[in-house]
Amino acid sequence: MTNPIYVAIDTPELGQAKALAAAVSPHVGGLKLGLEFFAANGPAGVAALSAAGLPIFLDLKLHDIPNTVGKAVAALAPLAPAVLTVHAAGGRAMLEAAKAAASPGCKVVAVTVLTSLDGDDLAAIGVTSDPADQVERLADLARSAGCDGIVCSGEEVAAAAERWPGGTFVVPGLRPSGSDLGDQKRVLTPVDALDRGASLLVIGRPITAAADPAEAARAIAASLLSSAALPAGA
Ligand SMILES: O=c1ccn([C@@H]2O[C@H](COP(=O)(O)O)[C@@H](O)[C@H]2O)c(=O)[nH]1
Repeated sequence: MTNPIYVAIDTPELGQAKALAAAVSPHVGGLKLGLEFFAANGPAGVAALSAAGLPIFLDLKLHDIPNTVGKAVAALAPLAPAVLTVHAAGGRAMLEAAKAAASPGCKVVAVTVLTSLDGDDLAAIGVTSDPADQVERLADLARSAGCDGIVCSGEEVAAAAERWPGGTFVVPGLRPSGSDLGDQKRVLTPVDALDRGASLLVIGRPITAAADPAEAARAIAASLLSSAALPAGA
């Protein structure tokens, strides 16, 4: 298996994004490009970052009517993302449309409950389930709609992995012990998330906001070596 760390390159500055990617690339398995980067740089920016030679995770969290999402996924196909996100709350038909439009080599993963939300936040938008139950419900929907996996927090990943053998479990909201949580509410350390069944670890600020991003990425990658879940060769 390859290194499970996908570093979140969250900046609108193309030059800064390229420099970060070059600095951390020996210590990560892929680059995650999200809304901030895509809004500023578009498909050409993604193509420029692809030149680093690492798999690209396009985290656009698509959420619209099925026709629109299907066509958006098709339009993104030339960028050859390894992973693409949609919102599970978009519903079954939207998830099916996304999967149908994706290239065979692209994993479509459905965001369940954002890691920046807790139970009170869910209640405020009318969701009376706690995050664990809501993740389970949306994971079952994503699976039955043909998605390849889900995005959830480290708090839910063990239960999700047990219910969905062979699924891809993307876990953001990761913080090495003692690091600043920022806007994240459901957090875990990278090694604990891996131990609990995460397939891909999304890590942004603990790497990109560090004084030495390459050293931060190296240290996190080294911390994973204690995990029994890290297959040989990672
Ligand atoms: O539930 C989610 C889904 C996606 N994200 C994204 O992951 C990174 C996390 O960045 P940090 O700096 O490590 O907090 C960011 O790009 C989010 O858009 C998430 O955090 N939670």
